[in-house]
Order: sequence, then structure tokens, then C-alpha cells
Amino acid sequence: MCGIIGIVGKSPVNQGLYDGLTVLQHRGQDAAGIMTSDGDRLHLRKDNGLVRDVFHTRHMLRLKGNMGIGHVRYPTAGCSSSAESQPFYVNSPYGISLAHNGNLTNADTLKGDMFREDLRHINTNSDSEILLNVFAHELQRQGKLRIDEGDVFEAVTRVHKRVRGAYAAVAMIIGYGIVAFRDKHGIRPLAIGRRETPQGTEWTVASETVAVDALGFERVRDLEPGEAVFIDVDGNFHSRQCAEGSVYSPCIFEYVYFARPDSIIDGISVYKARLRMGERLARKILREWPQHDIDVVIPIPDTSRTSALQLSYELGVLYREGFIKNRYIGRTFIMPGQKQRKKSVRQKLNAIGLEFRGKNVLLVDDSIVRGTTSKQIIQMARDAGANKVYFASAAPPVRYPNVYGIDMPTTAELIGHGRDDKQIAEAIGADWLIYQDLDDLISAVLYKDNKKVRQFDTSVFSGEYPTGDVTPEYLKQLEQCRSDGAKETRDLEEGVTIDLHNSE
Ligand SMILES: O=P(O)(O)OC[C@H]1O[C@H](OP(=O)(O)OP(=O)(O)O)[C@H](O)[C@@H]1O
Ligand SMILES: NC(=O)CC[C@H](N)C(=O)O
Ligand SMILES: [Mg+2]
Repeated sequence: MCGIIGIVGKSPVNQGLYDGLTVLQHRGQDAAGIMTSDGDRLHLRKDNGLVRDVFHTRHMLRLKGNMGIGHVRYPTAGCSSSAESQPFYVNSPYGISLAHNGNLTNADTLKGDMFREDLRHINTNSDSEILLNVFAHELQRQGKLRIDEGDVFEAVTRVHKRVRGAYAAVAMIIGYGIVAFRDKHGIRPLAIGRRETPQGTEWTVASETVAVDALGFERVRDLEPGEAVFIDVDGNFHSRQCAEGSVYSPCIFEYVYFARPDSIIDGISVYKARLRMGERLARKILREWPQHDIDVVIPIPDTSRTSALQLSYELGVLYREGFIKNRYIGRTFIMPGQKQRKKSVRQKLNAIGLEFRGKNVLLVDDSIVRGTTSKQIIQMARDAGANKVYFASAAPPVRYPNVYGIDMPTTAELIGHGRDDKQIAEAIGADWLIYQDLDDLISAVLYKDNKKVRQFDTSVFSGEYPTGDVTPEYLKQLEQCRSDGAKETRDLEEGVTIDLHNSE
């Protein structure tokens, strides 16, 4: 997952973009970047690392201008070189930069078309560079010296006709403004905020409402699937539906794990959805094991806390924080390699002995993906003296790859693939394991908050891909180039790619 943000302001936006990226950090820890526009000049700083490490005072001073976009990256295509960090830039037409969250499913075809038909060179293996070039080509094709919002929307309409997969994007056109658009399934989130100042109205577009809140903007609404909004340099807001047959199918895994609980995605509170997940899972436990002997419910920090709390309440069993999280270690699941992920679990969490000694503990996590966390945590609970260690997952088993912006491309890496619940329990070392049912998860998220959302992208649980273009051949090819093993070899072979547009 990545985090994106754009601001059209009435005063310098560098600090706002930085602050916005900081609260979107949980969506991508590998790289960060900001590009601002100051009159007819663009300023860029991007590199590998966390937001706080990438931007120093000297970079912030150079990021001048009242309009800009930013990105935090969790790679799902290409490699993790700083050259593939975002925003990307093309000089023609007009000078355009773009930041993207998601993953294109027809990137290879598009790349070929770009070269053969559009005569454009793509310098990296990033699908986001392709998305930018498709947009740039479609804008250029109109052959205008000066453009207006109609031309921008026409270009986005044509992008939707060519591009498949998941894309929530913000693009900045020098001298004109910022355009934001969302694929016709609305798989990745994108929210709009506005702020009144004595100088006039300022606008922001960001992956999650937490960024809108943190910057002191007022939440306006989410972009609709297939919709584009264009905010011109004077702060005028324009919007248009640019795709045919748009159907809301937001990624349900955003609610399970990715998003911050204080965000509201597509009108649905992530926090409330997680509470309901806990509630439904508790009811399932009571149905399946009414005579349970659970002494205490313990969450696996951070994400499972909300659902674990509600689960314990509904179950009528004590909730205890038995694991303490090191606040300086980030999310382990989105780390690039399995070795690093494994090592980080132990660095990140430590058990409080007295909560485990002689007790039957129910550990609750939001999801089990590769089993990296659950396996080690269960062992830690045993080492801390637990009598029985039970495990509950607020999401159903993850059994299928994700192709829309979450880096889980290989079925073989998923602990739920090809195993039933009993075999998974054995593999992670649990005495008993319970998963949320998919229907319960859907009803926990759906509820009645937003009537427009009727279905979700549930592909990692169901194997059903809403874009309809994900074939077994595609998945095989994805697995070959993006498995942990393939990534390691490639990073060694490619070494450091020199970036064209970067400054130290
Ligand atoms: O089965 P796995 O492959 O280990 O993946 C699942 C785990 O990874 C995530 O935690 P993470 O540490 O990334 O973030 P968190 O602190 O937000 O819970 C998630 O919350 C689960 O705990
Ligand atoms: N997780 C994402 O949204 C990734 C965006 C893009 N596919 C990249 O790899 O940079
Ligand atoms: Mg976790």
C-alpha cells in the first residue's frame, strides 16, 4: 500500500505535505517523496526511508511553492530502488508529476504500447511511471497550448479506457493545478478536504482522512470510483465522472489492517468496522465453543487492539495488554524481506509474564498472512508460561495473492494457502484457532454507514478479483517476478539504480 497526498494552498505547502505524509506513514515505510511547484519551477526530494529520515531542513527549504504532492511507498512493482520512489515526473506536456497508490494489472502491455505507439520511454520497472506516461500521452494528444478542466477530464477518461487494476492517483500539472482520480472500482481510498483561509480556499486530496484531519482541513467527501477532481491553481474545484460502468468495490483489507482506525474510508469508520469485527468474532466463538475455558484476551499490537477489545467485551472475558510494542519499530508485514520481517517481530513485541503464567490465553490478531507474527507470538506466549494458547483472527484466512497494491504475490508464501484451519493451527503452533467468516467480515464493514458501497474487493479471502482480468497466467507471472526469492536476486543483481531526477 502507499500513501498519497496533494495540496493546493494559498501559502507554502511543504510543511503540510510533510505532516500529511507522517500520518500516512503506516501505508508505506520504504521510501518517501515530495514535489512542489513554485511558479514555473518544480522542486523534488525523494529517497528510500521514513518521512523523518528523507526530509532534512535543507530539503524542506528547497521545496518551495503553494502547490505540491507527496508519496510514501510500499513497493508492489519494480524494485525498491530510490529511483522508483515517487512522485514521478515527465516534462511533456506542460510538466506533470504523479503519485500513485495501487497496482496496474496490465502494466506490461501498457509498457509495450507506450514504446511502440506512443513513442515514450519508461525508465524504471515501476507501474506508476507507466500510469503517469499514459496520462501525459492522453493530455498531449489533445494538442493544446493552454488547457482547461475539460481537457484534463478528457485525458483521465482515456486513462480509464487503457489502464486496468487499482489506482488512486494525484498528479500535478505545472501552472494549472492538481488532478486526482480513482479507478472505476474505487479499490484504493482517496478523500478530499478543504480549508478556508483569509487568502481563500485551500484543498487537499489524501489517501486517508487522518491526513485531512491532521492538517486542520475539513473532510468534504471521498472521490467516487471513476471520478476525477481538478483543483486549479486559483483554488477552484471541478469534478467529473470519467469512467463508464463504475462500481464501488473498495479493498476490504484496508478496514482489516491497512488504514488507521481514525480514518473514515468511503463513509465507513475504520474504527467502528473493527469493533464490529470483534463483536462478530466473539459471537462465533460463543457459537462454536460455548463452554470455552479462555481466561484472558490479549491483542497483538498494534492493529488488532480495536477488535480484540470489543471481542473480549462481547465474550465477557478480561482484556489485558500482554504484549508491549516497541514504539520505534514500524509495521512488520510491509517490510520488504522475510528475514527482516521475522527479526522485527521479536524486536517489536515483548511479553509481560504475569499476564500469561498458568493461563489459557486467547491471542487476537487482525489477520494471519504469512504467519510470521502469529508463529513467533504463540511461542513467546508459551515461553512466558501460558497454559493453553488459542488464536483468533478478525479476518478470514488469507488464501489468494493480492494484485491491487498489497505485496502478497505468491500463494506459497501464504500460510492459509492449501491448509485447512486445523493445519494452520498446527503450522503456527496454536492449541485452537478461529477465523472470522467472510460474510461476517463483510457485514461488519458494510453495516449501514454508506449505502453506495454494496460490495468489496475481497480477493485475498475469496480469490474473486473485481477487475475481472486476473488470469492464472497473470498470477503465475506475478509470482515469478515478485516472490521473496525473486526480489532478493533482483536487488542483488540490479544494485543501485541511478535516479534521473533526484538531489542529495
Ligand atoms: O501473518 P503475518 O505475515 O505476520 O501478517 C499479519 C500481521 O502483520 C500485521 O502486523 P504489523 O506488524 O505489520 O502491523 P501492526 O503493528 O499495525 O499490527 C498484522 O497486523 C498482523 O499482525
Ligand atoms: N503499494 C502501492 O500502492 C505501490 C504503488 C506502486 N505500484 C509502486 O510499487 O510503487
Ligand atoms: Mg499486527
